[in-house]
Amino acid sequence: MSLETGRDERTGVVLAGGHSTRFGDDDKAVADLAGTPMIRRVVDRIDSVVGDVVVNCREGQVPAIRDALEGGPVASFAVDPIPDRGPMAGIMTGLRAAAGEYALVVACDMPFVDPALVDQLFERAAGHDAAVPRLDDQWFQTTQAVYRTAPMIDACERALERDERRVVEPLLDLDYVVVDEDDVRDDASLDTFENVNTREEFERAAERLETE
Ligand SMILES: Nc1nc2c(ncn2[C@@H]2O[C@H](COP(=O)(O)OP(=O)(O)OP(=O)(O)O)[C@@H](O)[C@H]2O)c(=O)[nH]1
Ligand SMILES: [Mg+2]
Repeated sequence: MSLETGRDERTGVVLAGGHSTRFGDDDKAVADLAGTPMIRRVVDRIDSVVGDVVVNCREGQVPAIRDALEGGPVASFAVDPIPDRGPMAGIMTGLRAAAGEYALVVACDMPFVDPALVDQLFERAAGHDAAVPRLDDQWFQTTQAVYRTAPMIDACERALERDERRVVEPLLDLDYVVVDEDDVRDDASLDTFENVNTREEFERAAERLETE
């Protein structure tokens, strides 16, 4: 790991405050994915490249997520003061609890998140407000990106005041660096961005993990 920003200045914020409606009755964050709760896989994968981990969720999710993480890397909780305001409000809540000057934001449903890419994102963000992957010169991967904590919190507040919910809104207010597909591929396969929404996607991910 290059230490342009030291590990202590790097937080990992894992977003888990959604309702998993496409998944069904259970919370996908804690669903057993090939023997390990999905959120535990995400935390395990990022733990080596961050100094602390914050899980953002709703109050009622805390006990089950705590159980899912037991015995693994230490994580603190940042509970949404107002639930169901979307991922961007969750990012704001999580960043407010972050110790680092910079934070990786990653969704709990990205079990293939690649720590080598995360490392690159932190390096690329240094001296800027964010580093965000963009595939096909089109889609910003805002839920697998690094943000400078303080300016992103402010930008989220401003966006919410404007009634904007999309994560790209605060991003565009910042001095951000784009990490394009070629740069991503230097470190990771595009599986890193795969997110699991339905039971079918979950089963497919489980099959791959079981044969690894
Ligand atoms: N804090 C917070 N996080 C959210 C909210 N909605 C979604 N998220 C998180 O944002 C990430 C991406 O969201 P989705 O893939 O849509 O997950 P989801 O909303 O739980 O699932 P669906 O109900 O099927 O859309 C996931 O990690 C969710 O936990 C929200 O209202 N508040
Ligand atoms: Mg959703």
